[in-house]
Amino acid sequence: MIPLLVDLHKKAVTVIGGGKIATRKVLRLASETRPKVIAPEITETLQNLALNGKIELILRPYQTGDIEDAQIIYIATSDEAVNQTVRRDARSDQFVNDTSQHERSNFYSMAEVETEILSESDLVLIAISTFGKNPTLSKKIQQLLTKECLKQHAQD
Ligand SMILES: C[C@@]1(CC(=O)O)c2cc3[nH]c(cc4nc(cc5[nH]c(cc(n2)[C@H]1CCC(=O)O)[C@@](C)(CC(=O)O)[C@@H]5CCC(=O)O)C(CC(=O)O)=C4CCC(=O)O)c(CCC(=O)O)c3CC(=O)O
Ligand SMILES: NC(=O)C1=CN([C@@H]2O[C@H](COP(=O)(O)OP(=O)(O)OC[C@H]3O[C@@H](n4cnc5c(N)ncnc54)[C@H](O)[C@@H]3O)[C@@H](O)[C@H]2O)C=CC1
Repeated sequence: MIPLLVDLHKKAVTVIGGGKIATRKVLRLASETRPKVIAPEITETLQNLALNGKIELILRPYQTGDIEDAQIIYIATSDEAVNQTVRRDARSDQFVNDTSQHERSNFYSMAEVETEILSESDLVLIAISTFGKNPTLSKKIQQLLTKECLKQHAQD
């Protein structure tokens, strides 16, 4: 796997699931695109995003065919059988992130370190990956680096 920084404007992104993890993914995505969210039940945050037109909401369980037009797919339901079905329905030309099982993903999210804290004029993004194997470690490194950057900034 190689890292890519992707412009998601005008990309068709679909998120299956509307719980805690789906909400985290959608909040990150919604700054660049209007993701389609498919789930029978959703968090209050997603309800608000739908009310404000920031996401396209389909309030029902996943059905085969739902991801046909998607370019990028996030699978984040709490039902393992559904997650597996969506994964099987995805074509090999689609980018798929199964948040419940990293072996089934062909791309991953990375832990990010906020950037303007490094320098006031130049934006820098530091992203951390453990190739899907240890997200807790990614989060730990993110927290360490964020603290380090804040310290650095305070000295400037
Ligand atoms: C493959 C990946 C999916 C993807 O691509 O998204 C993935 C997969 C899984 N995560 C799991 C668990 C947790 N993940 C976190 C946290 C984060 N996970 C993130 C990324 C990724 N997680 C991708 C790989 C990243 C890499 O390569 O390092 C971060 C970095 C970014 C983000 O998600 O935005 C974000 C931290 C940053 C932030 O918080 O800002 C925490 C801690 C917490 O939530 O506090 C826990 C609880 C741990 C515990 O319980 O000990 C499980 C088991 C689920 C289960 O067993 O049910 C799986 C499934 C599996 O491992 O297969
Ligand atoms: N990548 C990551 O960082 C992490 C991933 N996970 C994984 O994420 C998955 C979801 O976890 P949470 O969001 O905490 O669960 P949750 O219980 O908060 O939400 C589950 C969501 O799945 C939806 N859902 C259930 N059946 C569905 C169907 N047939 N079609 C569409 N949506 C359906 C529900 O309506 C609900 O919105 C779990 O499988 C877990 O393994 C868990 C922790 C961290």
